Amino acid sequence: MDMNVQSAQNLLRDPPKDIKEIMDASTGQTKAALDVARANVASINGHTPSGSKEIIQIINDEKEFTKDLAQQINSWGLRDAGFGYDIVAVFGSQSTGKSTLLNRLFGTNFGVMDEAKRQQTTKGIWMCKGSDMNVLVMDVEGADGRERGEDQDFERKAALFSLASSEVMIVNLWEHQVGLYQGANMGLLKTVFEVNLGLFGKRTKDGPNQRTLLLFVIRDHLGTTPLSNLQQTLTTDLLRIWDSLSKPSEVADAKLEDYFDLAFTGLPHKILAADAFESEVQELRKKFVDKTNEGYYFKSGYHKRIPADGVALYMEGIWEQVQSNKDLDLPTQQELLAQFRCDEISSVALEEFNLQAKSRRRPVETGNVVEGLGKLMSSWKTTALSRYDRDASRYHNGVYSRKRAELLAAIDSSLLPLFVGQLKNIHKAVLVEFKSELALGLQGESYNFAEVVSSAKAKSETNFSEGAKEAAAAGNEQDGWSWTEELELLREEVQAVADQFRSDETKKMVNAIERSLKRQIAEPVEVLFIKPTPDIWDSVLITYRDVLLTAESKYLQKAKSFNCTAEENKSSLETLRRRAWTALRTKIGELTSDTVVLGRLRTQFEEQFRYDVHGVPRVWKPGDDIDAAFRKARDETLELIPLYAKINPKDESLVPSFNDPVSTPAPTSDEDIFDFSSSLVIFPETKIIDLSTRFRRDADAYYVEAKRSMVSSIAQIPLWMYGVLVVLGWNEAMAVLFNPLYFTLLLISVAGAWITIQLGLVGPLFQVARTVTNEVQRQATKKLREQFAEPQLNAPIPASSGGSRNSTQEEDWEDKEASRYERKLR
Ligand SMILES: Nc1nc2c(ncn2[C@@H]2O[C@H](COP(=O)(O)OP(=O)(O)OP(=O)(O)O)[C@@H](O)[C@H]2O)c(=O)[nH]1
Repeated sequence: MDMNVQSAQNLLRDPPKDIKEIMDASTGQTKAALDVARANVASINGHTPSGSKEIIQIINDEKEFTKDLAQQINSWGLRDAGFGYDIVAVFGSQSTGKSTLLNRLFGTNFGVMDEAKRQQTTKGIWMCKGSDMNVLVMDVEGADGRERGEDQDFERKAALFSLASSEVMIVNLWEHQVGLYQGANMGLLKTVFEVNLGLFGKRTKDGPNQRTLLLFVIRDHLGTTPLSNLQQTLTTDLLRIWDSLSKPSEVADAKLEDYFDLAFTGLPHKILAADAFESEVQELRKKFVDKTNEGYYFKSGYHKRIPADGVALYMEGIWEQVQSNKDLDLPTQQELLAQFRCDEISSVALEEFNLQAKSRRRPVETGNVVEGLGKLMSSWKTTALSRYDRDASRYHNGVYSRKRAELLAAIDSSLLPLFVGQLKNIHKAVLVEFKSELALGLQGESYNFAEVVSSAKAKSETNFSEGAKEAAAAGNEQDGWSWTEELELLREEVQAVADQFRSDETKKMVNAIERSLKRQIAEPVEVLFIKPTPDIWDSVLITYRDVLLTAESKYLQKAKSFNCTAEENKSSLETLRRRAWTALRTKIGELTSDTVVLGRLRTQFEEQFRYDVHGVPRVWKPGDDIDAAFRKARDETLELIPLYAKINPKDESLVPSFNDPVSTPAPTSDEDIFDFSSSLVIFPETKIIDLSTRFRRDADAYYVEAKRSMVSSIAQIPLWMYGVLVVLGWNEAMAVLFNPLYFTLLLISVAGAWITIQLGLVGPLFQVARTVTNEVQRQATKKLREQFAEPQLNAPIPASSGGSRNSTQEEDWEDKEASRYERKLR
């Protein structure tokens, strides 16, 4: 760090009250060096000085605009000042005490010329913030500068730049310069007026913002010439200059006062009348700081209406235009600035908004309902817009509004997918909730389907509407933030789910009714089949009809709460009838299976053949007409087979009829194929024959058995045979009794018998004896059979050419068989 910088740092730490005193105390370095040193300190330290007395060279010797102005304004604390700031510039010949005046008036820190060297101090344009006031003060390089010589280009540009950007332009001149054309910079003023008119003269008429106050400060005013005279001279000079301007045709009759207000003040000699100078300066200062002062200079009409945060950009734009000698169109500059700044502000607001929205985007995309999303979206939106409004509303109104609309559209287009996603998620969640609500409500027995459905429906609609309303709060319906379509879609889906539930419930109900119907049918039909009567089918069908009627009325009663349509009822009833019929037919099938039918035929036959009319078992005696009884019982039993063979009631109206199903979905299994007419047939013709044949065989066996029982009763020994035996065996009995050996044997036998009885061995002995006897008998019978057996006995129903015998043939054959059998037995 060089000495200059070090020294400047020291000065910064303890800012001087009077620059002149510092100059005296310093080692003779110029204030320009001090200013440069301040700037260097800032750049060396890598930050912009933050003190309000920091100065910045906004345009340097090379006519370049600084890049640090925005940052400097920021560090002056003016970034958010909006329009609450003012700009003043000083314009005048070199070394006329401009910097001195500014420092006194605004407490700034501009460098002041070294008296000893009388060198130009201010190069380019410098800016400093007024102490304790929101005033940006510009110290402009002096006109007629010795250093620049004949090059008046910079002076003109600097003057035009100052005029375009400041509200008050102080024209600083010595009293003795008044009336001099060059000395008072009148030539330069003329050029500036001319350019000013050409550039933004037309716009000035449209709006008041381009008016500027020209404050003529007459320095070293001795007082010998009254200020009014000097003012008169200057005004006359200005008007003369104005009249001599070559004005554009459209502003040919424009007057000086249309664009500029003029003010005049004089200041005593700073050295010769130091006290008077100080007090006058203080008076003048009041007009810059005291808004209540009558002559307050910073009237709102002079404000360029550039928000403080855009000043740097605006000035840079103006300087660029001035530099490149392009048309300086201030309104356009303002618009361009507004566009740039509004874009910047908008993108900052949007970036912050996107950051907030991002946190909730993922959950919505993954199908979750984000609680209070509408409120969140509204708050993000409001925050972004109010941030934009706060910073951008001070700019050009048209641009501000346009950019605001763009920002709003961007925000809405970013929020809309979230809203739509949220709607879909609510829809999904509500549908799931509706399903579980239905499932829960339909548990148990005592529910009313219609009530459960309507309450679940109402709940789902309310939930959806509440959620959707909340989510839609952040947007407008006309911008696509509508949820009515989604609600309609939800209603349709809810209805479809309800229909599905109703269909399932109806099926369940039909199944339950069917189960109970099966139970109700089974028992009465079984009873009817135990004692079959010729009108069995009438009774069965009446039972079927009654049970079905009960089931139907039960269904209809329940179906009321299901809100089933007439079509659905018709279809369900038809299903119920068919199932009832199928159940009945299955039961009949069970009761008419081969084994059951044959058993029933046997029972029927037995009851008739083996029992008399009183139900007492018959003992066949030789005189009984077995044949007639057999024929009667057999024929009556055989009549049952055709009765069983077909469901054929006497009253034909009992036969049910079935309509075509209402809806005819393709049958899913064999069960679904319903053929009523074939279900009426129980036994086909072949089955009838088969059953008859099998029954006859059984009946024949009974017949043979009956015959046999009569033969065995005939084969018993008559009583008189026992008398014959006594007579014929008397001698043998006596011989035994009187023969000691035989008698002893007899006694032994009797004793043995007695012991056997005593030991309880009679039963087992008899058992053994019986078994032996049976075996002997069996063997004997077998031998006899082998001896006398005829092949026809094993085939009691020989096949005839006609396939069956008639009853007369049968009877003859049976008679012959019976007598032959008897003969053989005898
Ligand atoms: N006679 C007189 N001298 C003054 C007055 N004010 C300041 N000075 C002196 O004039 C000299 C120039 O002062 P500056 O304030 O640097 O003048 P300037 O116009 O800013 O100079 P440049 O920036 O170089 O154009 C200094 O030596 C001051 O002391 C004044 O009212 N009367």
